[in-house]
Amino acid sequence: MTDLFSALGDGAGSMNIRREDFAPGAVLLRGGLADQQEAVLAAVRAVTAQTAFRRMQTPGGQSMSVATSSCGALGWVTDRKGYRYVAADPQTGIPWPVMPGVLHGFARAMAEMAGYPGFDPDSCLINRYAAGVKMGLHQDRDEADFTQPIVSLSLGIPAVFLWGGLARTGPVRRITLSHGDVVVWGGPSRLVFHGIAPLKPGTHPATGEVRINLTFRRAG
Ligand SMILES: O=C(O)CCC(=O)C(=O)O
Ligand SMILES: [Fe+2]
Repeated sequence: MTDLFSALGDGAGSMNIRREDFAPGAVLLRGGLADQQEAVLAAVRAVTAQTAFRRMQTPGGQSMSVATSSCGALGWVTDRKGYRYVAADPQTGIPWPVMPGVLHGFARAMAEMAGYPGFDPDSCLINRYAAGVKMGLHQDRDEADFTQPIVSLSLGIPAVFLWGGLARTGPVRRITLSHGDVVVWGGPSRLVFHGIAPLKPGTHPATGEVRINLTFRRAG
Protein backbone atom coordinates (compact mmCIF):
# COMPACT_ATOMS: atom_id res chain seq x y z
CA MET A 1 0.00 0.00 0.00
CA THR A 2 1.30 3.46 -0.73
CA ASP A 3 0.74 5.81 2.12
CA LEU A 4 1.01 9.32 0.77
CA PHE A 5 2.44 10.60 4.01
CA SER A 6 4.82 7.81 4.94
CA ALA A 7 7.61 9.63 3.09
CA LEU A 8 7.84 12.01 6.02
CA GLY A 9 8.82 9.14 8.25
CA ASP A 10 7.65 10.79 11.43
CA GLY A 11 4.98 8.30 12.26
CA ALA A 12 1.77 9.13 14.04
CA GLY A 13 2.33 12.88 13.95
CA SER A 14 1.64 13.09 10.25
CA MET A 15 -1.21 10.59 10.07
CA ASN A 16 -4.01 13.06 10.62
CA ILE A 17 -3.05 15.49 7.91
CA ARG A 18 -5.94 15.88 5.49
CA ARG A 19 -5.10 16.80 1.94
CA GLU A 20 -7.30 18.89 -0.35
CA ASP A 21 -6.12 19.63 -3.87
CA PHE A 22 -8.12 22.81 -4.31
CA ALA A 23 -6.67 24.18 -7.56
CA PRO A 24 -4.11 22.95 -10.11
CA GLY A 25 -0.75 22.92 -8.28
CA ALA A 26 -2.35 24.16 -5.03
CA VAL A 27 -2.76 21.91 -2.03
CA LEU A 28 -4.25 22.46 1.41
CA LEU A 29 -2.72 20.23 4.09
CA ARG A 30 -5.10 20.57 6.99
CA GLY A 31 -3.36 19.90 10.27
CA GLY A 32 0.02 19.91 8.51
CA LEU A 33 1.70 21.23 11.64
CA ALA A 34 0.92 17.90 13.33
CA ASP A 35 3.37 17.17 16.14
CA GLN A 36 5.73 20.02 15.24
CA GLN A 37 3.74 22.65 17.12
CA GLU A 38 6.04 23.17 20.11
CA ALA A 39 9.22 23.19 18.05
CA VAL A 40 7.80 25.56 15.43
CA LEU A 41 6.37 27.99 17.99
CA ALA A 42 9.68 28.05 19.87
CA ALA A 43 11.54 28.79 16.63
CA VAL A 44 9.15 31.64 15.74
CA ARG A 45 9.56 33.14 19.20
CA ALA A 46 13.35 32.93 18.91
CA VAL A 47 13.31 34.72 15.55
CA THR A 48 10.93 37.49 16.56
CA ALA A 49 12.93 38.11 19.73
CA GLN A 50 15.87 38.95 17.46
CA THR A 51 14.08 40.91 14.78
CA ALA A 52 10.97 42.69 15.93
CA PHE A 53 7.61 42.82 14.18
CA ARG A 54 7.09 46.11 12.39
CA ARG A 55 4.54 47.67 10.09
CA MET A 56 6.21 48.53 6.83
CA GLN A 57 5.24 51.21 4.33
CA THR A 58 3.89 50.41 0.90
CA PRO A 59 5.46 52.15 -2.09
CA GLY A 60 2.40 54.44 -2.04
CA GLY A 61 3.26 55.53 1.50
CA GLN A 62 0.54 53.67 3.40
CA SER A 63 1.41 51.75 6.52
CA MET A 64 0.62 48.03 6.14
CA SER A 65 -1.83 46.80 8.75
CA VAL A 66 0.00 43.48 8.98
CA ALA A 67 3.10 43.47 11.17
CA THR A 68 6.00 41.51 9.70
CA SER A 69 9.34 39.98 10.54
CA SER A 70 11.61 37.64 8.58
CA CYS A 71 14.28 35.02 8.83
CA GLY A 72 16.53 33.35 6.30
CA ALA A 73 19.18 34.68 3.94
CA LEU A 74 16.67 37.09 2.42
CA GLY A 75 13.74 38.98 3.91
CA TRP A 76 10.90 40.65 2.07
CA VAL A 77 10.58 44.39 2.65
CA THR A 78 8.54 47.27 1.34
CA ASP A 79 9.11 51.01 1.60
CA ARG A 80 8.80 54.05 -0.65
CA LYS A 81 11.34 52.46 -3.00
CA GLY A 82 9.20 49.39 -3.64
CA TYR A 83 8.87 45.71 -2.82
CA ARG A 84 12.03 43.60 -2.72
CA TYR A 85 14.12 41.06 -0.85
CA VAL A 86 17.12 42.24 1.16
CA ALA A 87 19.77 40.41 3.19
CA ALA A 88 19.66 42.63 6.29
CA ASP A 89 16.91 44.01 8.48
CA PRO A 90 16.57 47.65 7.38
CA GLN A 91 15.73 48.64 10.99
CA THR A 92 19.07 47.49 12.34
CA GLY A 93 21.33 46.81 9.35
CA ILE A 94 21.93 43.34 10.82
CA PRO A 95 21.39 40.23 8.64
CA TRP A 96 18.04 38.57 9.21
CA PRO A 97 18.20 35.69 11.71
CA VAL A 98 19.19 32.37 10.21
CA MET A 99 16.15 30.29 9.35
CA PRO A 100 15.86 27.74 12.16
CA GLY A 101 16.42 24.21 10.90
CA VAL A 102 13.04 23.09 12.23
CA LEU A 103 11.30 25.69 10.05
CA HIS A 104 13.32 24.88 6.95
CA GLY A 105 12.75 21.16 7.42
CA PHE A 106 9.05 21.63 8.05
CA ALA A 107 8.58 23.72 4.90
CA ARG A 108 10.55 21.22 2.85
CA ALA A 109 8.44 18.33 4.13
CA MET A 110 5.17 20.15 3.43
CA ALA A 111 6.32 21.03 -0.10
CA GLU A 112 7.27 17.43 -0.72
CA MET A 113 3.89 16.20 0.50
CA ALA A 114 2.23 18.63 -1.87
CA GLY A 115 4.29 17.38 -4.81
CA TYR A 116 7.23 19.79 -4.80
CA PRO A 117 10.27 17.77 -3.67
CA GLY A 118 13.60 19.47 -2.99
CA PHE A 119 12.16 22.83 -1.84
CA ASP A 120 14.98 24.85 -0.31
CA PRO A 121 13.50 28.09 1.04
CA ASP A 122 15.89 30.96 1.69
CA SER A 123 13.24 33.27 3.12
CA CYS A 124 10.47 33.02 5.68
CA LEU A 125 8.17 36.00 6.04
CA ILE A 126 6.36 36.10 9.37
CA ASN A 127 3.05 37.96 9.31
CA ARG A 128 1.14 38.95 12.43
CA TYR A 129 -2.56 39.77 12.15
CA ALA A 130 -4.55 41.35 14.94
CA ALA A 131 -8.35 41.57 14.86
CA GLY A 132 -9.51 43.61 11.86
CA VAL A 133 -6.23 43.28 9.98
CA LYS A 134 -6.36 42.07 6.39
CA MET A 135 -4.08 41.50 3.44
CA GLY A 136 -5.40 42.65 0.09
CA LEU A 137 -5.35 40.48 -3.01
CA HIS A 138 -1.82 40.26 -4.38
CA GLN A 139 0.60 37.96 -6.19
CA ASP A 140 3.84 36.77 -4.63
CA ARG A 141 6.08 37.84 -7.49
CA ASP A 142 9.22 39.36 -6.02
CA GLU A 143 10.97 35.98 -5.97
CA ALA A 144 13.61 35.08 -8.55
CA ASP A 145 12.31 31.63 -9.48
CA PHE A 146 8.62 30.88 -10.01
CA THR A 147 9.29 27.16 -10.44
CA GLN A 148 9.47 27.01 -6.64
CA PRO A 149 6.24 26.96 -4.62
CA ILE A 150 5.11 29.07 -1.70
CA VAL A 151 4.54 27.18 1.56
CA SER A 152 2.27 28.93 4.05
CA LEU A 153 1.59 27.90 7.66
CA SER A 154 -1.23 29.35 9.75
CA LEU A 155 -0.91 29.63 13.53
CA GLY A 156 -3.39 30.89 16.10
CA ILE A 157 -6.80 32.32 15.45
CA PRO A 158 -8.48 31.33 12.16
CA ALA A 159 -8.55 33.46 9.03
CA VAL A 160 -10.34 33.43 5.70
CA PHE A 161 -7.85 32.91 2.88
CA LEU A 162 -8.93 34.56 -0.35
CA TRP A 163 -8.04 32.63 -3.48
CA GLY A 164 -8.60 34.35 -6.80
CA GLY A 165 -7.19 33.68 -10.24
CA LEU A 166 -4.31 34.78 -12.42
CA ALA A 167 -5.95 38.18 -12.94
CA ARG A 168 -6.71 40.70 -10.21
CA THR A 169 -10.42 40.61 -10.92
CA GLY A 170 -12.74 37.63 -11.06
CA PRO A 171 -14.26 35.15 -8.65
CA VAL A 172 -12.56 34.72 -5.28
CA ARG A 173 -12.90 31.58 -3.18
CA ARG A 174 -12.89 31.82 0.61
CA ILE A 175 -11.05 29.08 2.48
CA THR A 176 -10.93 29.09 6.27
CA LEU A 177 -7.43 28.41 7.57
CA SER A 178 -7.11 27.24 11.15
CA HIS A 179 -4.19 26.74 13.49
CA GLY A 180 -1.80 24.22 11.97
CA ASP A 181 -3.14 24.35 8.42
CA VAL A 182 -0.65 24.56 5.57
CA VAL A 183 -1.23 25.80 2.03
CA VAL A 184 1.25 25.06 -0.75
CA TRP A 185 0.87 26.69 -4.13
CA GLY A 186 3.10 26.39 -7.16
CA GLY A 187 3.12 25.33 -10.79
CA PRO A 188 0.05 26.72 -12.58
CA SER A 189 -1.10 28.37 -9.32
CA ARG A 190 2.18 30.04 -8.43
CA LEU A 191 1.05 33.52 -9.48
CA VAL A 192 -2.57 33.31 -8.34
CA PHE A 193 -3.90 36.41 -6.57
CA HIS A 194 -4.54 35.70 -2.90
CA GLY A 195 -5.10 37.55 0.35
CA ILE A 196 -6.63 37.45 3.81
CA ALA A 197 -10.07 38.80 4.78
CA PRO A 198 -10.25 41.11 7.83
CA LEU A 199 -9.48 38.94 10.85
CA LYS A 200 -12.35 38.27 13.24
CA PRO A 201 -11.46 38.82 16.91
CA GLY A 202 -10.58 35.69 18.83
CA THR A 203 -8.07 34.04 21.07
CA HIS A 204 -6.02 30.91 20.64
CA PRO A 205 -3.90 29.14 23.26
CA ALA A 206 -0.86 29.10 20.96
CA THR A 207 -0.77 32.79 20.02
CA GLY A 208 -3.22 34.76 22.16
CA GLU A 209 -5.26 37.33 20.27
CA VAL A 210 -3.40 37.17 16.97
CA ARG A 211 -2.88 35.03 13.94
CA ILE A 212 0.68 34.32 12.86
CA ASN A 213 1.38 33.24 9.31
CA LEU A 214 4.69 31.97 8.00
CA THR A 215 5.33 31.96 4.26
CA PHE A 216 8.38 30.14 3.03
CA ARG A 217 9.82 31.23 -0.28
CA ARG A 218 12.73 30.64 -2.57
CA ALA A 219 13.51 34.29 -3.06
CA GLY A 220 17.01 34.38 -4.51
O1 LIG B 1 -1.38 35.28 5.83
C1 LIG B 1 -1.53 34.52 4.89
O2 LIG B 1 -2.08 33.42 5.01
C2 LIG B 1 -1.05 34.92 3.51
C3 LIG B 1 0.19 35.76 3.54
C4 LIG B 1 0.65 36.17 2.19
O3 LIG B 1 -0.02 36.00 1.20
C5 LIG B 1 1.97 36.80 2.03
O4 LIG B 1 2.66 37.04 3.02
O5 LIG B 1 2.37 37.07 0.88
FE1 LIG C 1 1.18 36.33 -0.58
